[in-house]
Amino acid sequence: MDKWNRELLDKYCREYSVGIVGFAPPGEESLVGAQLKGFPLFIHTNLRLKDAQLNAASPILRLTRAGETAWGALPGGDWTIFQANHSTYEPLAWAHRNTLDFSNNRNPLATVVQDHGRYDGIQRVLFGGGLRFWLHKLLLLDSISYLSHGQLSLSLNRMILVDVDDIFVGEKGTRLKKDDVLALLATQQRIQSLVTGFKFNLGFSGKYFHHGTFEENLGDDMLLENVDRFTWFSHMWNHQQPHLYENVSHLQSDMALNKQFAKKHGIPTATGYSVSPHHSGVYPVHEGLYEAWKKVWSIKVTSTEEYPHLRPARLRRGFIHRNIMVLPRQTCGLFTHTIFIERYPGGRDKLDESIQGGELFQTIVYNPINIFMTHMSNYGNDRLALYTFESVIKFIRCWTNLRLSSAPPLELGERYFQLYPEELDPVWGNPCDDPRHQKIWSRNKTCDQLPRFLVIGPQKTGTTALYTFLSIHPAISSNLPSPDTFEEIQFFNGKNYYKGLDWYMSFFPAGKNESLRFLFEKSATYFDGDLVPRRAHALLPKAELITILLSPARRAYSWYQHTRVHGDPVANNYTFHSVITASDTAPKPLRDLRNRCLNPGKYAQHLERWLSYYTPQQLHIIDGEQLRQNPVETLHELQRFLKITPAFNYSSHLRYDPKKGFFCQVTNEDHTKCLGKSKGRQYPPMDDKSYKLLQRYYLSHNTALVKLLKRLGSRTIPQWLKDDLTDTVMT
Ligand SMILES: Nc1ncnc2c1ncn2[C@@H]1O[C@H](COP(=O)(O)OS(=O)(=O)O)[C@@H](OP(=O)(O)O)[C@H]1O
Repeated sequence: MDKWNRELLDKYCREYSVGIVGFAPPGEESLVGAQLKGFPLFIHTNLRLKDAQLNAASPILRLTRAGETAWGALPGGDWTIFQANHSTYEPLAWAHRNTLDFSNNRNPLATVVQDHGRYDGIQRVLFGGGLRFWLHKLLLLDSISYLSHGQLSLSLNRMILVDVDDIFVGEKGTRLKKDDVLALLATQQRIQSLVTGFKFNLGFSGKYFHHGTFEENLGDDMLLENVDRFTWFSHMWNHQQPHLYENVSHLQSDMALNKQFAKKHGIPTATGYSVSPHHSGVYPVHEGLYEAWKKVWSIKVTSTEEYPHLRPARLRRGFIHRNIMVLPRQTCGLFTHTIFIERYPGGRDKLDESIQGGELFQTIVYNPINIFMTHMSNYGNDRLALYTFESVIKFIRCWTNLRLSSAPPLELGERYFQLYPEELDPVWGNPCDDPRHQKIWSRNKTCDQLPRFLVIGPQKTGTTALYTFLSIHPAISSNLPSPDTFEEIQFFNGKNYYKGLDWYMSFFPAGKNESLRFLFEKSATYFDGDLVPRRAHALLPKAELITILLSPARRAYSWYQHTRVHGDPVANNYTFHSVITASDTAPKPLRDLRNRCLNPGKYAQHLERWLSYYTPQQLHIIDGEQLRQNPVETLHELQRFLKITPAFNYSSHLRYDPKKGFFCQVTNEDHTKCLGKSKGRQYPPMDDKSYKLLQRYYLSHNTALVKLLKRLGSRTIPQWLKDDLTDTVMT
């Protein structure tokens, strides 16, 4: 960094008490005692280190506990260590030389140092080797918390639930015997002293009860003798995947059998939690599962690894659908077939690495609420799950100050969504984008029932005309009409989104005929909906977007007239001018109408939001005036954009109707079919005062639109836009 920038940065840090976290980059040249420019601090580079320890007296330690010695080599051979001759520096972590030369490896070497700011007034934490070493990842969290004066701090509370799936499901020879159940209880008791309220949560499919060997059946009995010492949740009676049931009543009967089994054996049935075999039907959603869960079991919470289906586990999210909370589920690295340590993928070292600072350890460090998935088979044989959980919990207690506890799933769900309210709403993705999702999605469903392009609005720009003209095209098919919103589905904005993907897909005809090549949907309300681009992109990332723009002032006025005709009392009681000039203290209905008149016309702002999800190549902008005056040419350009060949010639299908004053669909030589009287209405022209006010109001937005169009490579600027800008200069 040059001198001037450095001085500026230092001044900023001093003035606003901003700390710096620094990392020494590895270099090819090995330095011995080189001074860091401008600091009384010296570095040695390219060292191999081992046996890390922390400075228990450091004020930085918060989440991290000084623990003992982390024995063994630190990853990599290019560590930088720090030496100082100023009291501002205090080591935060040490290690030792990893050489065979004994004279050389006794002194602790500082791998992370704190600069208290006594030298130049700036507090720093300097790391000598990136974040490859797990302990240093924890120190980074604490450094950020310390240097931000506590403002960027993770809570220290962590909740853990361990689901033991398929407690009665398993081949003979892989199931629990009495000894295994005793070990389960004994480990549970030991974990309870470290994790408040901990109980293993057992998932059952009653059909397989007593399906083991004689000894294994005694194990099943012992589980039931201790029914109160565990918590329980229901699977399907026969462990069948719910998405395979097209008929909800079959699904319900299956669940009812499991409930009868539970009642017969004193297993609690009111926990409100269930898990679906193989995650089937939870996400992608099988509506029948949600319906049956609610009806038979009053389910309120479930968990899955599939939303989204990705690693690391700590990045998974939750959502709520039909009032059922879906929580992200974590994996601990043990799967149904991981039953012997010597067959653990990568061997015992790999499992220990995950426990001792690796993936499993970090899952708990970064996740306030952890629901782990394990299987019965992990508790028999080598009892790998018992080893894994007890070890990781002890390791957490040794190296962190995290407070561990457990609670029933319902409580976990409520806490989860208090912590992450932004996750309440689902974001539906396309099940066909992930082969794993396709496996747990009904075979009767197809991704062909999704649109290829969207006409996104805004309202009152001619979207119905475009929709109608496109529907004439032999290779283009629109959605089926909605009983509530007519030709529009309005899925991605508003409440319809919560009805789910099946509901959306039901609007698109299935089949493989020619007219389904280009399925599309138009909902004019999409254009300015805050959440719409994100949601649309999650489901239809490859879709093309069509928008129509015309003078925002004209659009606002058309909208006002539209609401008057629809009997909106506010529009009927206030003039257009009083609506658009309503202040922020005006009554809410008036402010709402003002916003709905004005906001969609901030075109550049809304387009930028779409462009933060879609590429410019996916966006086609239609000039609303051109659509009105020359729809044939407009549709020709649109077909070129959509790469529809052969292009359909609209000239013999659209004709100007002097009575309507618009282009209409040709029905025969003498007749045309025009849009209804709600499109192309007769109303008095806008008053001059409102017109001028709107031109000024939209000046900055229109200027931004010109810039955006140029950036997108538009060769021509629409005439209305040029006129709007000139009119503003003139007034
Ligand atoms: N061919 C044709 N026929 C009828 N109307 C046409 C046509 N082309 C464009 N327009 C203009 O479309 C305006 C209505 O826009 P929308 O269909 O987008 O309105 S809506 O948001 O769906 O309510 C409508 O607005 P108003 O004139 O204010 O009624 C028309 O100006």
